[in-house]
Amino acid sequence: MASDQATTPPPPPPPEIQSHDLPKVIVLHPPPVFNYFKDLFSKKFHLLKAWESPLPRHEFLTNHAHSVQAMLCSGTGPPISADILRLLPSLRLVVTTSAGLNHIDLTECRNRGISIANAGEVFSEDVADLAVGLLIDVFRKISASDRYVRHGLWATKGDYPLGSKLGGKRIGIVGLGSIGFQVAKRLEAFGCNISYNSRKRKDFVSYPFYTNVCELAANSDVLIICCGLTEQTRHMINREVLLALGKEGVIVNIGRGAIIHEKELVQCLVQGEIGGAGLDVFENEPDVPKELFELDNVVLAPHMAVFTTESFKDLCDLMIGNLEAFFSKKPLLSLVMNE
Ligand SMILES: O=CC(=O)O
Repeated sequence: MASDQATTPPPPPPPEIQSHDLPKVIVLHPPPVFNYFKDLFSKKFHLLKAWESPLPRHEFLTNHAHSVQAMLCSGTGPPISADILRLLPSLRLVVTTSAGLNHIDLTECRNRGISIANAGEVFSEDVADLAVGLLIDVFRKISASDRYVRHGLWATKGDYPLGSKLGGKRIGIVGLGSIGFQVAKRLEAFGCNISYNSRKRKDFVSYPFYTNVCELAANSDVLIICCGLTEQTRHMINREVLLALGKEGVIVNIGRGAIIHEKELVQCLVQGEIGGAGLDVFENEPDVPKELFELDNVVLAPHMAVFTTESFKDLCDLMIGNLEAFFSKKPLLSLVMNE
């Protein structure tokens, strides 16, 4: 027995999978999800990381022009412009870790037959939670009163000024997609009255529908911006809409900064023409207009509505699932556009 064991050679170790044997995915800029789960991606895909290459971006792209079929991007990296897409003639799929698509040249993708997969509804509940959180913060002055306590003003100046009640407020939701619907559900539970504006009336809700955003504002105490940024929605919330919302009106934006005309919003807030704002997104992130720092009726967040551990893990599974489906010629899990 003993001698048999000595002469039987051990089984060969399983062949190491080299990263260059894995399907290639080009990434121009690290998406936020890489800060937590990059290894999960690099175990499955050969990531071509433009930001780690000493080559200028166009040269890096040109070097991989004919071998790369899939790209991973996010809303925080460089725009996926027609110029970038043209440097990658073999590209067939763009997967974005965002729900929004405003950083991708959709026309070029459509013309080239490049499919797009996004974060789908992975983040909707978290984004809706933050929208409600920002609104409660503006009404009940949570952040401002936190500063009051920390600066020792409670002891010297006494009770904090009154806030506003959330229940009973008329909420105008701009964009009743999956995020807008989650916001509506939450605020209904707080006893608010919901109305909305959207590209189309939604049959699955009985909330009053306004085709005109200005009319919605005029009939609301609060506007919550939940739509995507497109050429139609850029600067849709301008001075006219804000004045219709009125002196006590509050605006919350968890969509994209440029849906609001930011200069006009700042002016209305500084001049007391609207009542307050809760903002997670800005026109030129990470720049935030300095005038807002002085205002206690404004609550600011650094575009973090989607930042929860739970959603990032779900996002990671969805992104990997989309890439695996693509490479094994199966239907994408969160396809947003094809042809
Ligand atoms: O802003 C975040 C997203 O679009 O997912």
